[in-house]
Amino acid sequence: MKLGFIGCGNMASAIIGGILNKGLAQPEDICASVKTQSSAQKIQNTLGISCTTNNLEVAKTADYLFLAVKPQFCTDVALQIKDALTDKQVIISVIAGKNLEWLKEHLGNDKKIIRTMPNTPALVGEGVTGVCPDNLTSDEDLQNVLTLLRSFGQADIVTEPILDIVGAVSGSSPAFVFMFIEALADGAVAEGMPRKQAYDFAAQAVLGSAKMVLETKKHPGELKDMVCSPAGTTIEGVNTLEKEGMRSAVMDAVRACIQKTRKL
Ligand SMILES: NC(=O)C1=CN([C@@H]2O[C@H](COP(=O)(O)OP(=O)(O)OC[C@H]3O[C@@H](n4cnc5c(N)ncnc54)[C@H](O)[C@@H]3O)[C@@H](O)[C@H]2O)C=CC1
Ligand SMILES: O=C(O)[C@@H]1CCC=N1
Repeated sequence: MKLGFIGCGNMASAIIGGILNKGLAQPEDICASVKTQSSAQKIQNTLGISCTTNNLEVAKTADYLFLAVKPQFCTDVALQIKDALTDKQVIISVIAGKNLEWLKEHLGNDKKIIRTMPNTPALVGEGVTGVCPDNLTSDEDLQNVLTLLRSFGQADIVTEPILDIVGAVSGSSPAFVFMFIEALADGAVAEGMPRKQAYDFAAQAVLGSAKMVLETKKHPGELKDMVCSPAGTTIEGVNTLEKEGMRSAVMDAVRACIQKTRKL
């Protein structure tokens, strides 16, 4: 099984790193193409896969072809590779905002295309990917792609309108979470904690809290209440976050991402 990646930046590198870490494919089974020779060289050195600037070469050889360029470069890339694609290959797009209709129009109506929305925690095997197959993708193709995607985290099938929401709630949200961890640590540093230690404590608290949501299945509000001792310290912080509009800011951020996706 040959895997190809057109575009190998932050997202594709995280996916490839996740797949290699799990041993689901060997470096010699993966090839990628990027814009410049210098980044091709860098990717070869860091991931150990073959990397070129020739999109056509990758498009021709891959059984499973990931499209992982920025949305603004999709049209050019589609024009380059369209005629080299076959109806045997499975094309997996991770590109935000380009729907199946757009992909079919630019790559061919006879092509098997699966739209996905992964996230960068794939790099450490904790990704989550929304998956939306077209009607030409067979069950076997879909299961193979799900196996690949599940090698670096969770993957679930969603409808196409929900996929745009996945892009925000799990695709973009790691950026918000990193900002939150940075801010937690900044607060700790302001009060005298060494910075590295502050990142470790803040990140572990976020990891543990996420695990509690997933494993206890309790409502996040109930878990929050378990931390807030009556007349204690935490409720003072909760009061500050409510006054500063944290929840509303986070909701607005998620909705802003979705609005932008719908414009791409
Ligand atoms: N970064 C993230 O967390 C996520 C990104 N995505 C999607 O992944 C796609 C890529 O995003 P990133 O990896 O963040 O971007 P990036 O800027 O890190 O990587 C883009 C890659 O495309 C290559 N490229 C540019 N023009 C090219 C061309 N004409 N031919 C071949 N390669 C070309 C660049 O060399 C680079 O390797 C986007 O469409 C984005 O919507 C989806 C989910 C999460
Ligand atoms: O910022 C972006 O456009 C991509 C899509 C989801 C996460 N990153």
